[in-house]
Amino acid sequence: MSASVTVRVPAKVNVQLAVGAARPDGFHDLANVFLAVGLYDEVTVTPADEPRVTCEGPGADQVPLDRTNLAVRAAELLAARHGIAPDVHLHIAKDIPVAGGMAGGSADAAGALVACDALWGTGTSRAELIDICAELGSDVPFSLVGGAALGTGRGEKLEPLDVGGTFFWVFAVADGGLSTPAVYREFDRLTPAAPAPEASPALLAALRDGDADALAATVTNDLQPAALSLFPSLRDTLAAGTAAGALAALVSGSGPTTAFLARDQVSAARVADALVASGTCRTARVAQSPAPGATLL
Ligand SMILES: C[C@](O)(CO)[C@H](O)COP(=O)(O)OP(=O)(O)OC[C@H]1O[C@@H](n2ccc(N)nc2=O)[C@H](O)[C@@H]1O
Ligand SMILES: Nc1ncnc2c1ncn2[C@@H]1O[C@H](COP(=O)(O)OP(=O)(O)OP(=O)(O)O)[C@@H](O)[C@H]1O
Repeated sequence: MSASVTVRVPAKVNVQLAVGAARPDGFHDLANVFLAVGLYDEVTVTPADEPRVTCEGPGADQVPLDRTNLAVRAAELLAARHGIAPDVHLHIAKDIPVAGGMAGGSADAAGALVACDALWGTGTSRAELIDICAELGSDVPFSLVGGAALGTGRGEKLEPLDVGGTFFWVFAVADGGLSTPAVYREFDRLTPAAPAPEASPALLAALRDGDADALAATVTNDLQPAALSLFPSLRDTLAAGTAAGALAALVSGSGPTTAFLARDQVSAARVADALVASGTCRTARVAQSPAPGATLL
């Protein structure tokens, strides 16, 4: 057994998030077009006498260090499947904004699964790993596979998508977080009769063509009105990024991180500087997509 294993896992942005009505189980059917972006958490696992988790990086103080941590739950589920004890020290080096709608906790769960499977030599099949991911959360399967994918069901049923070029993004990190269930509840309040969600053919074509202008014209997030209702100052952030020349401005997933599509790297740097100077966000990060899924380092 090697001394430790590290896995790098990307954040995501939802370039289309079409949300249907609440289902009897409380979840919502989605047409969720995920794109992995090059902001990463790293999960390192080391054999230990008992399960333990530590976390460093921006927002680390908001990450639970008990059994509610999604990475710990991932290690426990994998260990239970193989009838072994989950005795590892999990260390999370966070770079994905916490509670920002960029699937940071989901990334850590996918990373912990891949890292523990390698450390323990349990040889879990990819299909079984994806099943475990879906048990942990709707976004977790995509954190494992990365790239771009259409998520249906509650977002866990994935179909890989082709991406024909590099997209340049700026992410404005807000002061504070938003709870994903609260945003879905607000969506229900604002949208009494949501139609069945469908992926947009024009958006899928824009991704396939690597065409930033076409993508900018087709991005949508049905959770955006709910996120803005709960966090009204995000309107100022969106306006600041648009004024600085972003091709598109939208709330990332359930927010409160906002995402700005830029024409190229130079334009992305300019939008990021303008966002910070506007005082409408805590910080701004530049990243490219697509990015690979969970990767052993
Ligand atoms: C907003 C997104 O990040 C977009 O990718 C996801 O839909 C949320 O995915 P997630 O954080 O992995 O969500 P889960 O951990 O599966 O669920 C958390 C809560 O979000 C709500 N939820 C989530 C996914 C979904 N399709 N419908 C929902 O209503 C439910 O209230 C659920 O209890
Ligand atoms: N490993 C983890 N990293 C971050 N948060 C975690 C983790 N495990 C559990 N959590 C809890 O999950 C909450 C949501 O954090 P997370 O960073 O995953 O949000 P998010 O990016 O909005 O998620 P999503 O985009 O999947 O809805 C946090 O407030 C925290 O209490």
